[in-house]
Amino acid sequence: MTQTNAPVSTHCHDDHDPDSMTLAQARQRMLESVAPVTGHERLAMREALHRVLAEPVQAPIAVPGHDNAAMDGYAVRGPDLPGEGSVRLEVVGTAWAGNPFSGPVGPGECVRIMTGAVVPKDCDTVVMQEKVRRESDQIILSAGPRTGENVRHAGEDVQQGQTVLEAGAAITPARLGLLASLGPVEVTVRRRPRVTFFSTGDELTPLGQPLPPGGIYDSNRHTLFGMLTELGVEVLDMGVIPDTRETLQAAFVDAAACADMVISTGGVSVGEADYIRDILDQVGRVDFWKVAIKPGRPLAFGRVGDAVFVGLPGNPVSAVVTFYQLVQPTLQRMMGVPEPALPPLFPVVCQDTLKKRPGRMEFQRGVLEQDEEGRLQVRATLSQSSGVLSSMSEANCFIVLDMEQERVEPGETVQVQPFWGVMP
Ligand SMILES: Nc1nc2c(c(=O)[nH]1)N[C@H]1C(S)=C(S)[C@@H](COP(=O)(O)OP(=O)(O)OC[C@H]3O[C@@H](n4cnc5c(N)ncnc54)[C@H](O)[C@@H]3O)O[C@H]1N2
Ligand code: MOO
Repeated sequence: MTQTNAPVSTHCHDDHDPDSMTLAQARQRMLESVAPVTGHERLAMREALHRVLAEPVQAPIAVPGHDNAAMDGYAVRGPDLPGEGSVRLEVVGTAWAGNPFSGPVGPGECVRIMTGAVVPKDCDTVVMQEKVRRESDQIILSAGPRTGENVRHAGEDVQQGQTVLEAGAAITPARLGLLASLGPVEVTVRRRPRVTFFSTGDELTPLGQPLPPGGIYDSNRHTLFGMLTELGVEVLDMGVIPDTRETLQAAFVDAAACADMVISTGGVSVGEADYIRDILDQVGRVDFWKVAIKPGRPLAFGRVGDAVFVGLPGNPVSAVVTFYQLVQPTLQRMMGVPEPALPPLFPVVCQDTLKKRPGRMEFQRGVLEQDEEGRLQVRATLSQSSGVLSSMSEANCFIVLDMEQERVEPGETVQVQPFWGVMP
């Protein structure tokens, strides 16, 4: 190799950029700039899945409403349980789930009971049927069972009057069930933020049309549609906007008039950022447009009209990474979640050599899998290019590398964000 005396450009070796914000700073700025959207609606219970409660929910009833049996067996009185040896008890009735036994149960008596049935008022214990011997209308009970066992107490799950869920709670399937266990037909949820989005770029060809020379199909709008829909916001897709000042400016104004957030993809890298910035100076403003992450450094954030504006980078993987790391928590706050959770990070052993330049936090695409002993390990997808969407589709986690990190050797521990902890 020929040696030259030319100065070594640090630009090739590191990615430091004094104009870039760190991911944490950008996230904080974005969260601070938005408020929950105003407006709420009453929805039938199931319609509320993935929505956010607009007000706290108090329990009008206790759950369960009565002490009830946790096992099929016999409801008995504690004092009748034998300390040693065995006793013989008279079966005086049956308690079914939904059909209680309402009579008295005296000393030396018991009631056949099914799981979920109300425990008769004179009894305090349920003995599993496997632990007794039944002889006609009597049971023979040996020492062992303890007073109070196998009884689920009234209010054990939810107490009457208790705040079951706070305003801002996102309704997961379990929360939907929890709300249903209280009996209301409707719940009050916050209006969904309305997000308008469009793509920019003259190379973008709508699906179904033949590709012209140099054309590509517009994938970002579809990825974006999927991510927004999964998050549970209302989407308005404005299509591909031709790359002229007039059309873009009109698109921004139009989008902002009917949306809480406007998302564009493409056209935010160095040369063109000024262009979008120019347009936004007329109709809004850009607060920042560079974040020290890879992929996804060019990300514009600001306002257009009354709407929040996010300009996602055009590279398909960059758009996905910036969406999950920055746009999703911002939208969650607009949806009414007070403190959107940071995606969890887990330490996992890496199988590969990873390389990066210092200066940007990096989100490499990884595949988490178990080795023969069942231990979790991660490998990087073959391509880490921000244009290779198939690597994103193959991956099931992000491998998160620190700003200044440069290398990871096989066997070293890295931090990963599994997608099942990142996506709602
Ligand atoms: N001189 C510099 N050039 C670039 C820089 C830089 O710092 N200096 N940053 C690079 C990085 S990093 C990224 S990311 C991209 C972001 O660019 P833009 O947001 O301006 O996006 P475009 O230039 O419009 O497109 C980039 C790439 O992505 C493809 N693309 C765009 N939109 C879509 C879409 N809807 N569906 C599918 N693919 C799309 C587009 O064809 C380009 O290949 O800038 C780098 N450049
Ligand atoms: O970050 Mo660009 O987002 O490196 O491809």
